[in-house]
Amino acid sequence: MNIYKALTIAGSDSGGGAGIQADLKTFQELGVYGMSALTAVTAQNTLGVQGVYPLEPAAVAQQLDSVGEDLTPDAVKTGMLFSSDIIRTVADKIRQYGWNNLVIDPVMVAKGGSSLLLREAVQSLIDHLLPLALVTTPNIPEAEILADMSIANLQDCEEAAKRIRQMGSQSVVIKGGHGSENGIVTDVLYDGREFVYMESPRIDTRHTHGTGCTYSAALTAELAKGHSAAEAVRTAKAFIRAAIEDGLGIGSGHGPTNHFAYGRRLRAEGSERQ
Ligand SMILES: Nc1ncnc2c1ncn2[C@@H]1O[C@H](COP(=O)(O)OP(=O)(O)OP(=O)(O)O)[C@@H](O)[C@H]1O
Ligand SMILES: Cc1ncc(CO)c(N)n1
Repeated sequence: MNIYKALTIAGSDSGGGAGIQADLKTFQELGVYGMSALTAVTAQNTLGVQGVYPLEPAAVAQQLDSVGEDLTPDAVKTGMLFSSDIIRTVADKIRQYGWNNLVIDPVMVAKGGSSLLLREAVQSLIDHLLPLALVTTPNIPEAEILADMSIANLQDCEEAAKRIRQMGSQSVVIKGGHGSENGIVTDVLYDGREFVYMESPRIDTRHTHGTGCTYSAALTAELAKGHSAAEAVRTAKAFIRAAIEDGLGIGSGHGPTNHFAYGRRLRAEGSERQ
């Protein structure tokens, strides 16, 4: 049996809805063996971020060596990286191990407003990491910062995607969760040739903690299995849509999405057909 393996390089969310925990749950649900290198520990729940404790860059490097020297991931994603030093360390290791199937989720701010990336580290992300990416997955506020422009509509999304692609990422997906036109959430994929719009109805819920991490982890899992970026973004969109629609309703703030939902639906469809 061929086991596909994916590595997430990200922060820990003690509440389990975002970060490393969301990534590993999503990998598992999509049948991919998950590995992790922690960049930071956050004390976090559905009400917000109570503490952020970045790791030493040497600790991040050593985790990446432990994985890189033994386990050969089929795809890699990055999430919360916090500082320029960690970004440079991660970029060096990604180059050293030749991890080309790379998704960069340029995490900057948690939903409650806490910073997960120092302001001065944005330029390091652009200079060192984006040129290594197969797909970069900013949400709208992150795309505005990376592309240095404001985004009010889908034309602006296209322009921002072009600018981010020029920074070296082979494809860009601007996730539409922070914008909505006529009740539709649109993610925009640009691969340098065409724009692909992925639309879904806006789900009216406050339980959207970790949507971006979960989405980019699903994309990474599908890339690990050998699917193209265009195929992988479709499955990722279906995965996050199910996860938001079937929200768990736990915690008294912005609760997590339901990482079980997509797999449960597939299994239910399968047993109906039998
Ligand atoms: N309310 C919603 N209804 C439907 N789809 C949504 C909704 N919110 C987010 N999505 C989808 O979830 C995915 C992630 O988008 P989003 O813009 O929320 O990422 P994010 O801001 O990086 O998330 P986070 O910072 O919480 O991890 C996208 O595919 C987006 O279309
Ligand atoms: C650790 C971590 N990574 C990413 C996010 C963004 O959702 C978060 N809230 N926490």
